[in-house]
Amino acid sequence: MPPDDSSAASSSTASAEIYTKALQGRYELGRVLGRGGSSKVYRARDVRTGVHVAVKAVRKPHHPCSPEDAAAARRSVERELAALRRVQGHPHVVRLLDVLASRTTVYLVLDLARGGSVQSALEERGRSDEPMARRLFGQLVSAVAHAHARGVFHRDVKPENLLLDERGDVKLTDFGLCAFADRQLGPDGLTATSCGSPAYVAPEILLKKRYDPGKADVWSCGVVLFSLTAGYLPFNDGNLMGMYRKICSGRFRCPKWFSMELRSLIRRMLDPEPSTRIKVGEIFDHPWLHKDGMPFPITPAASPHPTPEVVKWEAESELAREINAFDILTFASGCDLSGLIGTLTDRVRFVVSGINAKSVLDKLEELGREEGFAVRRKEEEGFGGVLFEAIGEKFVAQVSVHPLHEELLLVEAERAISEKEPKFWKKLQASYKFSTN
Ligand SMILES: Nc1ncnc2c1ncn2[C@@H]1O[C@H](COP(=O)(O)OP(=O)(O)OP(=O)(O)O)[C@@H](O)[C@H]1O
Repeated sequence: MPPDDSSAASSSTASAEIYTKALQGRYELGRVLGRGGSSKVYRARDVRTGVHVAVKAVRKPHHPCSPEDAAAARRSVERELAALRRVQGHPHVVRLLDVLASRTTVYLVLDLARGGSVQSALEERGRSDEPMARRLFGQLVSAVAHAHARGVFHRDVKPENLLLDERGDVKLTDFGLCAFADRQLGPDGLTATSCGSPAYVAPEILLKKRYDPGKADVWSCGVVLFSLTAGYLPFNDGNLMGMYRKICSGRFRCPKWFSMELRSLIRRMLDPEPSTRIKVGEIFDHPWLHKDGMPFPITPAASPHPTPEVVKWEAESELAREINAFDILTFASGCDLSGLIGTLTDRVRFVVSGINAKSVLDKLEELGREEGFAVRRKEEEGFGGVLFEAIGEKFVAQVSVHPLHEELLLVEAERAISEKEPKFWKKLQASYKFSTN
């Protein structure tokens, strides 16, 4: 999937890495690091700071596609973003640095994990010894417990989603299948959505029962621990049904080199009965995790010292990050007007200060009515949007207002179907003296 942004292009090299296209003038994209179902992950470099990052390009579904598919794709990327935002701040969760969007693609800018994934390490170097597995597993469980504490259940814990940084520390990634405690769960705290990768999926999910997603994550972590230390999966079979049967009965054999403590922990995690399965918080107390005298819960790894430029840029970009993430997705990309996105012909974006959102929306409404447009207003606390339609003519536009900070608003106007330049367009520009981009 080539990056689709053509607003700026450049070419440069650094440490034998070739960077070609620049994404919105901000990130130079290099080679492809990996691929997912609907995404491609590029190595990239931040043009302003020179910092190397990973850019996950998630393509919106091609048109035409069913409204259900489009909605599912949108939900998935929105869910991943919402989850990443909630779980930020843990040393073993991948950091979300920025979000950009174009009409066809959403770009998540993430910390670059230079050590590849635990899966590739397993394939290249084979199983880990217990001390090494203890370190990786402790970091994983610490990240999962942190996510649970923030109301996020990963639901796709597997070695491919455990990345390694340059020091070999784990970074949990790919929250595209996660569940939120306050959204997907019923009043009983259970969910019914089946997801995850077959070999790592808990039996209650396969049996299509309502399940506790926290307990299902514990099961998947147990499969990861087994695979790390055995070098193969606990439940495997030539055919999928055979594997499902083994998972549901919880039938597996530990290799002879497993210590007693490791066997005990794995049996507690791979307990097919969720009610007796060990809870994530109890794992930290298990003797296996204390064998090398390792302190638990894991204290945050010493953070690499960022350069002063990075610190400055991070402070400056705090605001920009706020603008970029959901606002671009839910406003600029027109979630409310998704059917029109393919025909956008014009877009303007400007920032106004010293005025509240309601006044801007009132002004917009007035201008639209003066020109005879059907005006629909959507107002929410502190922000909102106005949709303009010319009755009987081909013209649709929307203007969204979104707060960036106190008394600082982002106003974005999109013209979707247009045969003429509306007067209100010019008046709007004159009112706020904004420039197009
Ligand atoms: N931050 C990162 N640093 C380095 N490599 C990464 C990073 N994120 C992802 N990758 C690489 O890209 C691959 C795919 O990424 P990811 O798992 O996020 O995609 P996916 O979520 O599986 O895609 P989809 O949700 O569309 O199925 C990973 O297995 C890994 O090899």
